Amino acid sequence: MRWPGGPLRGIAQLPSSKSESNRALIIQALAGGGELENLSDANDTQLMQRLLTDQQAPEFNAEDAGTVMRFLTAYLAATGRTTQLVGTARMYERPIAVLVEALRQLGADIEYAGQDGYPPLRLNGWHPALAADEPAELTVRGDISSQYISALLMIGPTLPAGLRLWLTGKVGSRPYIRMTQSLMQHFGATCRDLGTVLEVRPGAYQPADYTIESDWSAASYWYALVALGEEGSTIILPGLREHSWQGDQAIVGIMDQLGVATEFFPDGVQLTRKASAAAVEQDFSDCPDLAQTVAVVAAALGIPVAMTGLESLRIKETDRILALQTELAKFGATMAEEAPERFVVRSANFQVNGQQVETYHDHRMAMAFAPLALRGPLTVLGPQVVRKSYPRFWKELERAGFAVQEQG
Ligand SMILES: O=C(O)C1=C[C@@H](OP(=O)(O)O)[C@@H](O)[C@H](O)C1
Ligand SMILES: C=C(OP(=O)(O)O)C(=O)O
Repeated sequence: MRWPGGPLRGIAQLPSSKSESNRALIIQALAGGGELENLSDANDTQLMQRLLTDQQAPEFNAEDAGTVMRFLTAYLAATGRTTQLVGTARMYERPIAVLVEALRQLGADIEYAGQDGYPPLRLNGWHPALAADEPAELTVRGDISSQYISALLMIGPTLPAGLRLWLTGKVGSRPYIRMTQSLMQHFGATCRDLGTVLEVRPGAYQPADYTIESDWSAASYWYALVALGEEGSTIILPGLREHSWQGDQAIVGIMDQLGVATEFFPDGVQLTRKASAAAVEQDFSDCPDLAQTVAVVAAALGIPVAMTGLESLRIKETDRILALQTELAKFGATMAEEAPERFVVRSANFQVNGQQVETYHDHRMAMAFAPLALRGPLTVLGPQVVRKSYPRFWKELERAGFAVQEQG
C-alpha cells in the first residue's frame, strides 16, 4: 500500500454494526418476525443469517465468529436442537465453559466434542429442570467474555419464569451487555440492570423493525487515518449516531486526545485533525476492540499511551497483546507490561519503510496497521481477513486515494 501524499479527504462507507446485527438476528428468530434494515455485510453477520435460515442442519459452523458461536449455542440449546457446533482451529482455543455450565444448569444437554471447556460442542436437546414459578438464578463470571452473558440474556424471555443473572468478577465489555438489553427491550422484552444482578422477565418477544447503526469499531480505523494524516485531513462517516448503543463510540473521546475532532450531524460524523495530548492513559475494559487502533496510532505519533483493561485481548481472534508487541517492534515501538496488566506503548524513532505486517487471522490487526501506509510503503499480509467485519475496507481506502495492490 502507498499514499500519494497530501491531506486525506472524502466520505468513507462503513459497514453496519456486526454486534447489533448479530443480536437483532437472534432476537428476530425468537420473535418470529420484524424487518431488520441495514444488516451488516460482515462475514460474521452473513454467516449468522445463513445459519439461522437452515435450522435443521446437522452441524453449525461458526467459523471464527465469537458472537455466532456463543449466541447460537444458547439459541440452539434453548430451542431444543440436537446438533453440533464447530468452528476454526482458533475457535477451539477460545473458552466457552462459562456459557456451557450456565446452559446446563438451565436444562441443556451439552457435551464437549473436543477439549473440555472449548468448542466444538454437541447439543443433545433441552430437558428443563426449572420450576415454572421462580426465575432461574445463575451466577456467571463476567471477566472472561461478555458474550456469554449476552447469549444467556437473549434466551431469558423464553424461560418459564425468566432469568436472574448474578455477575461475578470484574465485568468486562459492559456496553455490549447494555446493547443486548436495549435491543431486547426494543423487541418487547423486559430486562432490568440491578447492579450485580440482571433480571429478565418471561414473555414472548414482539416482532419489531430496527435499523442497524454503522459500526463504531470500524470507524476507529478512519479516526486513525485522520490522526496520522497531514494537516487539513478530514473524513465524513455516514450512518453513525450521537446516541449510540455501541460502546466503541468511546473512540470519540480517545481520539480527541490523539488529535482528531468529531462533529456530529443528523446522519453521521465529520472527523478533522487537531492538536493532540502529550501522553494518554486509557482503560479498555469497556472497549477492547479499540485497543489495537489506539496502540498503533499512539506509537506512530510518538505519544506514550498507558493501556489497562486488555485482559480479554489474549482470547480473541489471536492473542492481540502478543501480536501487537511483535508487529509494533518492526517499526521501532515497544509495548511493555510496566506493571501487572498495565501496558505502555512507546516509540522513539517510528519508521514506516516497507515492513510486512503479519495479521494472524485477525481482521483488527490488518485494519489497525493499514493507516501506517500514510507514513511510508507497507505490506499487510493476509488482507482478506477484513471480511470478518469490514469486507469493503480495502476498496474504501482506494476510494480515499491509497494505492492498494494485491500481491501473489
Ligand atoms: O458482544 C459482542 O458483540 C462483542 C463483545 C466483545 O467481546 P468480549 O465480551 O468477549 O470482550 C467484543 O470484543 C466483540 O468484538 C463483540
Ligand atoms: C473479538 C471480535 O469478535 P468475536 O469475539 O465476535 O469473534 C472482534 O470483532 O474484534
